[in-house]
Amino acid sequence: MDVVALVPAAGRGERLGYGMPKALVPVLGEPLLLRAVRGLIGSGCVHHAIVAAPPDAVEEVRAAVAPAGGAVHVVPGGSQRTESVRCALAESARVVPDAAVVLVHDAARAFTPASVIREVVCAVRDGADAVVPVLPVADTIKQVDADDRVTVTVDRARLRSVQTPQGFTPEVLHEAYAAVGDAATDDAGLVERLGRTVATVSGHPQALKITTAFDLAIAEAVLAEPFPGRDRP
Ligand SMILES: Nc1ccn([C@@H]2O[C@H](COP(=O)(O)OP(=O)(O)OP(=O)(O)O)[C@@H](O)[C@H]2O)c(=O)n1
Ligand SMILES: C[C@](O)(CO)[C@H](O)COP(=O)(O)O
Repeated sequence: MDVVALVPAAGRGERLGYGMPKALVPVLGEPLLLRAVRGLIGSGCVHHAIVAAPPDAVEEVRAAVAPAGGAVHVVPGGSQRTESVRCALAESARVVPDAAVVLVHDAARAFTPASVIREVVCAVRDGADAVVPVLPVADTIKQVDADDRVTVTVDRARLRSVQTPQGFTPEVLHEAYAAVGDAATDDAGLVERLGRTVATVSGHPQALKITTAFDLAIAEAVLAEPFPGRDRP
């Protein structure tokens, strides 16, 4: 049964500061979005990708992602990530009505190893309603008050940093998006609000979100220079 990936790519990339949608920013000659979609399809377990593009750059995004092949659809996204995912989800119901698994994967996490994508898909196929890849938190975490004074040092043993792709059964993701009130910072958050269980699998440092120019420099270094433990994105 088919796996469809929704790829929110409609962000402006303000923090990256390239003056163009982040999805179109080239990394060693190829746009971030193309790398992200190739990574999904190349994992061998994703059959269709639905990309949410900035509404004023749909044709540019279509051209950028064309080399990835035929199973990729591009729709206009929204002004918030949640809205962009909603647009892609609606298109996926039209294009792949019988999908068995729906992934949501940030275009900005373009270097996610195939092993992470496969693990997320397998976890949903094995019966989970919702799955997120996570990493332990490496820094000490402190909470501050309104004046930025530390109020408490949080026990980090049970904290996890969350990546994408996040995986869902289509029924659960549709239910979560039908119920959504306020926007959420990730899709699993909407499923949590339904009271459903969200499972975790191991994330990977290479699945970092390209947010700033520093992140991009790290990604370029990883692509250029193999290091112990590097996984192919
Ligand atoms: N209206 C939006 C906002 C974000 N995204 C996507 O959601 C992912 C995570 O968002 P983020 O990294 O914060 O991207 P931007 O919104 O582009 O970043 P910034 O806040 O710096 O502009 C990205 O793939 C981005 O394209 C989206 O599809 N639609
Ligand atoms: C979905 C996400 O990448 C999981 O870590 C993250 O929450 C996106 O947040 P952003 O503020 O939209 O970049």
